[in-house]
Amino acid sequence: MMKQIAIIGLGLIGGSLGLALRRGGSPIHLIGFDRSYATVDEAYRRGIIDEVAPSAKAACEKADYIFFATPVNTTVSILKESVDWNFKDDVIISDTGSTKKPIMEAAQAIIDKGITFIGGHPMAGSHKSGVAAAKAHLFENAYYILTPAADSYTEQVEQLRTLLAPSKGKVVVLEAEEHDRMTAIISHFPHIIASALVERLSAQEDEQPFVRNLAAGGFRDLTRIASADPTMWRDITIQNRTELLAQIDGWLDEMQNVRNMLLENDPEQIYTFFERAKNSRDALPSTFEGAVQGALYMTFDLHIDIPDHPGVISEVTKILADEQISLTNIRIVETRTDVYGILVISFQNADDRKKARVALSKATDYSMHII
Ligand SMILES: NC(=O)c1ccc[n+]([C@@H]2O[C@H](COP(=O)([O-])OP(=O)(O)OC[C@H]3O[C@@H](n4cnc5c(N)ncnc54)[C@H](O)[C@@H]3O)[C@@H](O)[C@H]2O)c1
Ligand SMILES: O=C(O)C(=O)C[C@]1(C(=O)O)C=C[C@@H](O)C=C1
Repeated sequence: MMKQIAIIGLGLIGGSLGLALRRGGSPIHLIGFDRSYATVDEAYRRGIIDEVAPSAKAACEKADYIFFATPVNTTVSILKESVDWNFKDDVIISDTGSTKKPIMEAAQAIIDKGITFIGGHPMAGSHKSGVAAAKAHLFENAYYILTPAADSYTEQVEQLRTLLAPSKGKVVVLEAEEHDRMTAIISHFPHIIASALVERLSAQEDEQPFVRNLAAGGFRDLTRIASADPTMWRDITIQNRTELLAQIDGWLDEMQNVRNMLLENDPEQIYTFFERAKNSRDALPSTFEGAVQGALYMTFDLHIDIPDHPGVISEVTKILADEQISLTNIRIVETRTDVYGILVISFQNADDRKKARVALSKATDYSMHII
């Protein structure tokens, strides 16, 4: 029988999940619901969903698998509300939320009724939101975290893993609390820092009206994520507040140390500070030429600063084709749209990436980075 899959919330993540699940061989029937009619309409027109449901309840009661891809506070509300819904007996319910502990707590009422709930979080995304930004390959090579409510869910975890296989995400199982602690470190707290850096810029603009125009690669790279949806980040911040407060305390200590370092003005100490940070950043798994796995992503990407002129992409791909180097993906990222386009090319392995770098540096003067 064809699997019936409901996705509630058809934005960046819900839409991408629908597209990714469609890449599997076996036929599926996707039922979608979103509170925005324009979103549902676009999801249907793009072939992300096969059927538009009149409500979340209607979609969920028909489904064998359910994914909630709404902002995390909304997911908590829907989960609480769903305790009276008539789910199929063997339904597997999951979500895509960036926090896990509050979601698992909210799911307890349906779990107590014998319904399977396995928390989920694909560790891939963007500062863009909405269905228009949805992509089939968004989760490729990214970790896809599952937080099952009980150890006894082994079989259901395997079913969900099989269903998610076409997304090409790397499924890992974690405890919800562990998840929230780690994502505070590598995602939620950095997001607050990025937003605070932009705030600091705005706060000083009265005195330095030209400063915005000078924001170049460094500031843009560091603050790209501050352009993300405020509703999503409000909810994450509220739900992971305790971990974030601990991160802020650690950060204040770190800044105090930096302040003392500046007061002491010892060149060796200042050098050591930057050296240690560089070594630690360079040692993130994805920065190794031979790495098979990144800190969060498994990638063999090469970032190339290309000038903005017609034909530049075909020039690059021709150089690679002449050297018989295959690429698996090619895309432009918009972190520095007004300065350079950045072309990101993915390769099957580190060796191909190395050959590409050598070939491109012989034929062009474009600067290249492995991030
Ligand atoms: N954006 C990312 O980088 C990212 C990455 C991984 C996980 N997530 C998580 O995935 C979830 C979705 O994020 P997104 O980036 O797709 O957000 P999004 O804003 O692109 O999509 C959310 C969708 O939910 C819909 N929605 C809101 N309230 C609803 C309701 N009551 N009923 C039905 N639909 C409703 C919105 O209309 C919107 O289409 C969030 O929980 C987020 O924490 C986001
Ligand atoms: O790449 C980005 O723009 C993201 O912010 C994605 C990102 C992150 O890496 O922090 C953001 C939140 C999600 O829960 C998972 C991924």
